Amino acid sequence: MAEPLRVVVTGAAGQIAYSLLYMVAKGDVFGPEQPIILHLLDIPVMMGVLEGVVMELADCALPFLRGVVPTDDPAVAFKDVSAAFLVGAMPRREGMERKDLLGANVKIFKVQGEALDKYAKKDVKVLVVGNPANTNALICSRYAPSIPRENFTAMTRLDQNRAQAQIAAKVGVPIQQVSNVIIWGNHSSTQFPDAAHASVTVNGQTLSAPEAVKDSAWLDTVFVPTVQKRGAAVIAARKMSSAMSAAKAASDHMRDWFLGTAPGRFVSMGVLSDGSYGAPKDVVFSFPVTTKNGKWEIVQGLTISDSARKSLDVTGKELEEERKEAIAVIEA
Ligand SMILES: NC(=O)C1=CN([C@@H]2O[C@H](COP(=O)(O)OP(=O)(O)OC[C@H]3O[C@@H](n4cnc5c(N)ncnc54)[C@H](O)[C@@H]3O)[C@@H](O)[C@H]2O)C=CC1
Ligand SMILES: O=C(O)CCC(=O)C(=O)O
Repeated sequence: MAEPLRVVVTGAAGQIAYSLLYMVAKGDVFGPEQPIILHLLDIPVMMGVLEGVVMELADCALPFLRGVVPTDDPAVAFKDVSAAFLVGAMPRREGMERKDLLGANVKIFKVQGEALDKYAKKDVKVLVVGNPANTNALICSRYAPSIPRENFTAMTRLDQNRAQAQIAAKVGVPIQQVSNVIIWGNHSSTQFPDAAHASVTVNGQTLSAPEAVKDSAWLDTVFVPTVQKRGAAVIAARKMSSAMSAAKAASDHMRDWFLGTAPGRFVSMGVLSDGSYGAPKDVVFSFPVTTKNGKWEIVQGLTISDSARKSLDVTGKELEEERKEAIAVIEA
């Protein structure tokens, strides 16, 4: 029997965590037979609500959930964890852009970077969900110098899942028949959802997504903006931001990182940029990656059209601006 894995979820009393904790505890992420000890961090005023979440986790009667540690103390929350879902942060409301959250949220990620550095395992894998996720991940990595910077990632998997779902619906195939859609850049409305390298299996035959969709105008004028603005559309409809789908995406991201991507498949993750595809260096930029033995690698050699180039530049520039603003907030 494997040793229990300690996993922290921050923002544990919030709406994403409410779905995510169940997915993690029942084995969707680290494998169905991996024992888990969940560390649940939230702020002091939420401890009563968190107590209710702890009761519900017990009442789920999950065989591989071996312990639950609710706390408002980062020293306890991050102690010896191997995986960290950093969800706890303020969500945006209608009319805001995600980068409007920088002032409120970036300091949380400085503090949590410092706590990870002090208390977590040195090979901890960190997924930042709290917005603006890419820049929060960058800041978090900067304050955890004893942990490799490639262990800090940001979530663009929700955008990837949205993109896959749009193409599957358009072609009329089940979602698993669509693969290798890419999200480039920032988890913001400047992101570039790219179907050019994606494949769709239709009646047993694998086609490129543009061939399967047979409607390039739809790809440019409906698909791209729908995915870019999906978070805002959910807020407008629900009056609250995406939660169930965000939790599923966080599970998908961490599962693929820990357990590896299937042969021939890649996924999108916000990772520290090395300048691949002309992206700016030292920002957390979403790239297509494959994962193996707990490490990600950027997929190289994909052709980038002139119009895709422009889109990559726009989202890269936004990330450079966010980095500047985040540093100013922290140093103020
Ligand atoms: N990257 C992505 O694709 C997505 C990101 N998000 C972002 O995830 C974040 C969380 O969203 P929700 O769960 O809906 O929000 P929520 O408001 O329901 O929950 C957030 C929780 O975080 C807690 N919190 C605040 N500061 C904290 C701190 N310093 N330490 C620990 N916990 C803290 C709050 O008390 C609250 O319980 C938001 O920033 C949202 O914009 C949401 C959906 C998708
Ligand atoms: O759009 C938002 O700010 C809410 C959550 C989110 O990031 C998303 O749904 O993509």
